[in-house]
Amino acid sequence: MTPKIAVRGLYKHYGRGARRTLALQHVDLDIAASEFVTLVGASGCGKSTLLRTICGLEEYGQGSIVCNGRDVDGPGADRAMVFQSYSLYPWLTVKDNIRFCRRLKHHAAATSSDVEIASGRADALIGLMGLAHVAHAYPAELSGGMQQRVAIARALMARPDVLLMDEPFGALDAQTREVMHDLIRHVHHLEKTTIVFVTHDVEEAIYLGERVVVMAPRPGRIDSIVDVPFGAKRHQDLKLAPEFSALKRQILNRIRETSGVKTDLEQLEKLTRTT
Ligand SMILES: Nc1ncnc2c1ncn2[C@@H]1O[C@H](COP(=O)(O)OP(=O)(O)OP(=O)(O)O)[C@@H](O)[C@H]1O
Repeated sequence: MTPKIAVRGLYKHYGRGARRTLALQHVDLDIAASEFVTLVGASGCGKSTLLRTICGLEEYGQGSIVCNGRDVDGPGADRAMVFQSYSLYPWLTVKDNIRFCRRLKHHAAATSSDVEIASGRADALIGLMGLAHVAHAYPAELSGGMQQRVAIARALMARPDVLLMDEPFGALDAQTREVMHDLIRHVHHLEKTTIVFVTHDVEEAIYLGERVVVMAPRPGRIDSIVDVPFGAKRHQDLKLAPEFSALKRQILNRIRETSGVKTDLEQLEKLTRTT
């Protein structure tokens, strides 16, 4: 089957001369339609660079990225990105952030039926994301978790084929993250969007992903790809299962082996202590 996203022999450099950094070295990755793939790895291994390059926000050197059968040579409506910072328009309500932000520049040309369809889709997403009670509130009136729900709803507004998420829950507290994990899995189940999700948190990567792509640093590359054997229906209790802990330890060990930097180890040890 043709993959939704095909990355082949991808190289990405930053800077020039002595400051030149090889951020991605020969990355090959196929992602199927409707798949949920997570990227983990030590700091600086190129997770965000790979995501941004698939989004079309970064130019690359050698290699190719094909999404929906078309070469990626810039951002496109088929790919939406969600960042850790919510970047909502503070002067628009929740509903208007979701309904208008994506295509503000086209508003003058929008017909009343376009506006009606957009409004219906926005209402559906507001319901799906549990935002009905704050639909007319402004971003500053919402918690971080709520703001990120708005950002995700906004990204889904134009029915992108691919949702690229760069540590979207990194700024949220542990409890809110758990709620968001179940929410994003539910959204994925209903919308069938292909999701590529970057995280530092191995537990998050396993709980969310159907496959976990483990990356290694200096130079950034894919070390291994792990199939997550826990099926589509997941519950928070899964995190307490011995099989879950074993998989987490296996991935953490792999990251530890490929990182070789003390600060990374300290961070990994912190994560390991929670198993
Ligand atoms: N704009 C940039 N200019 C120069 N170098 C960059 C730039 N962005 C990233 N890099 C370098 O590219 C490499 C990969 O960075 P990237 O941010 O993709 O890694 P990451 O795995 O997402 O890291 P982290 O987990 O710390 O966010 C690193 O060596 C980083 O210093």
